[in-house]
Amino acid sequence: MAEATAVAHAEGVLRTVHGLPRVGREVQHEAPITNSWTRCVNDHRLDPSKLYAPTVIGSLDLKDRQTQHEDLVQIAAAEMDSLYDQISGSGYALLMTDASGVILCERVDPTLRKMFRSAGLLIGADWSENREGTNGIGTCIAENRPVTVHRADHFRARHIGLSCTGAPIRDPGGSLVAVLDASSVSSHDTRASQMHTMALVNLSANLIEKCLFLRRQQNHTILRFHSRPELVNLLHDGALTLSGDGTVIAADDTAVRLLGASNRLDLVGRPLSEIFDVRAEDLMAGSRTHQAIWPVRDLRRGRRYFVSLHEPQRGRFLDASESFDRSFEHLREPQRQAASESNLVRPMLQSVAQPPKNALTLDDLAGEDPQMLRNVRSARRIADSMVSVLIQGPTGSGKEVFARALHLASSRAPQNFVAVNCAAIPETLIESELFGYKAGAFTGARKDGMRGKVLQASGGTLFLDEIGDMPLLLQTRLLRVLEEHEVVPLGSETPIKVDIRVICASHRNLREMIAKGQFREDLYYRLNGITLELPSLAQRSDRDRLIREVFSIETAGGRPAAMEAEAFQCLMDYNWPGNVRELRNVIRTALAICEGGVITRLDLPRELREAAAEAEAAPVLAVPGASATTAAVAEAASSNPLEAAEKEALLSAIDANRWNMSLTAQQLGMSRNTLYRKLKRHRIAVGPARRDQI
Ligand SMILES: Nc1ncnc2c1ncn2[C@@H]1O[C@H](COP(=O)(O)OP(=O)(O)OP(=O)(O)O)[C@@H](O)[C@H]1O
Repeated sequence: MAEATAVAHAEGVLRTVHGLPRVGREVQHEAPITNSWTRCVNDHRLDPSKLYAPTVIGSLDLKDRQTQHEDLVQIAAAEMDSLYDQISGSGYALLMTDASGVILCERVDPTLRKMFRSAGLLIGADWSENREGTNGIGTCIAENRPVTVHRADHFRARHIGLSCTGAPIRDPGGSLVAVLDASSVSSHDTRASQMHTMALVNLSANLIEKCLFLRRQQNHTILRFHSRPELVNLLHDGALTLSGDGTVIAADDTAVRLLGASNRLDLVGRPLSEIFDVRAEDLMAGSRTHQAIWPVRDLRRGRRYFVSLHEPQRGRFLDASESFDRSFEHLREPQRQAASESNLVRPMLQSVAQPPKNALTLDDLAGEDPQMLRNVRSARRIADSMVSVLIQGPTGSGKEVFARALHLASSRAPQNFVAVNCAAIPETLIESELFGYKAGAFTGARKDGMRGKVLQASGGTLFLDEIGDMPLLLQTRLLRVLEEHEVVPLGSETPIKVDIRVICASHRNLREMIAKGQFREDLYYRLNGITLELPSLAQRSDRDRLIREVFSIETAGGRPAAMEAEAFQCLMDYNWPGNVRELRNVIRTALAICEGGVITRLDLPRELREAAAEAEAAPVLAVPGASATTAAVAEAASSNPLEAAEKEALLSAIDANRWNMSLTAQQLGMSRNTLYRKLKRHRIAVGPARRDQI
């Protein structure tokens, strides 16, 4: 670096710290940076122009620190590898430090290692703010939050070629224990372009933090929750640790955020029954019989969540005499979870949604509900046009499934169906995910650039789920793409022609959002050429049929299974806040825990059992191969003879038609609804025994 540049930088730093006016084209730095400069001068007594050598701790001290953080280093390894894979080739190194800023482990391109070493970024180096001045690691620790320190933001003139982004990793008590940092020694991007790096580093730090929480709390009962049942037990759920009497003893950051608490102390020390409308002992008793996901409400805001309870894993603890290899075994569970869940998260950000093998068609979805029949008719009419479609409906009601079926019904079916969940991608990543970027567009970018979802969907269909969560600025960009049929990737000036059919979905009221200035009116009109309203599961008049269909899907290819009438009634009576998604989860869990392939009422979550508590309980099993007639005629004998005769007629017709309810209804000259009413009155099981019997 030229000496003149170093001197000018140091003078600029000192002028800012002492409140003197800026000179020439000197840049105004943001508050976290100038606050840090002030600390460096006033508290740490550092001189920005002085050329200190990097401070590297001794090897024994380093070994001690690495041993002290052994679990953290092992847990972080999988996530660091995964993040490094994404950013490799972009000139970045990944570093993890302890809470005092000493680098414990790294992922560096071997060809760049020398450059990083000479910049002082090596294992054992101390990057605390009081040693190295303002930097991505030390300032992240001092501010206790994620920071980017880009080039001339650094305090020392020696570091102004660096660009560093650090994010804190906290222990279950909320104390900062480590910093994950991505640093480049030769970044020529703008500071704004570091937002992408920040989003990636933050995401990885959060994943490591969750694994650390689960690992360090595994000898306690852990409650995991999320508003979407399919996200419970994944790394993005909230976690609370409970003592034996149901008091919260630890909470992770996600739990604090999801529950709208001000901080961890807002939750810690409170009985669970003050947070959710459920008592810990009821959950504990339930989870002992089977592992399930329970619907609850939080008491403060009345929001719906799904929770699962995990008992302490005492048996998995090791004593000190066991070897290192065994102790690695001991960490395997969170590690495996980290790896598999990273893989769950990342494809959501990266991959084109491939058509699933047994994707449902519009015919499959039509069912017998008048609203669904109308939706399917409209969808068929516009399948091959360019009319944009807005699908509204409550969460889990099948919006994405419907969008995919619409794509399959169109001439675009052989091309890609690309799904983007705008609510699941950090705001800062949506832009690059959608519009792509040119090679080297910004730091952390893949070296060969990225095509972006819009381009991936060209020729096919782009499904934008939760469109209401798209930031206003990007709504403007999306509108431009739709109007001009071309996209300009980040970092590029050349527009690329695209041919996309857009289907959007939202469970939010977009009209209300427009009124509040949260959604662009012009985009709304561009997107809702036609609006299809999907009914909630509770509203569907063909709920019984849908339940059987989901049951068939879940048992397809597996061993024969059946469901008691009483259990089926519970499914019919419940109000299904999570809609078809919740139904699938309940049936899947019940199939996994039921005995002998028959789902009973006891295999269902408490809330469902309660919904049907008043229904009479006299199960008749629909066991494959067993004759329905023999199963229930004896029972009918004690009742009124006319009733008994009707029941017998029904049962023999069902047997004759091999449990095909449509054929049975046809043969008896009644509608399916009447048939089901009669079956219910006679307490005859209607659960499908085998796929071919429905
Ligand atoms: N008609 C159906 N038959 C069988 N399974 C279905 C049906 N509709 C939806 N599902 C299943 O329910 C789950 C939720 O569906 P989907 O993701 O389409 O809902 P969504 O309304 O888009 O949800 P969200 O609002 O949360 O994005 C998926 O597992 C899907 O396979």
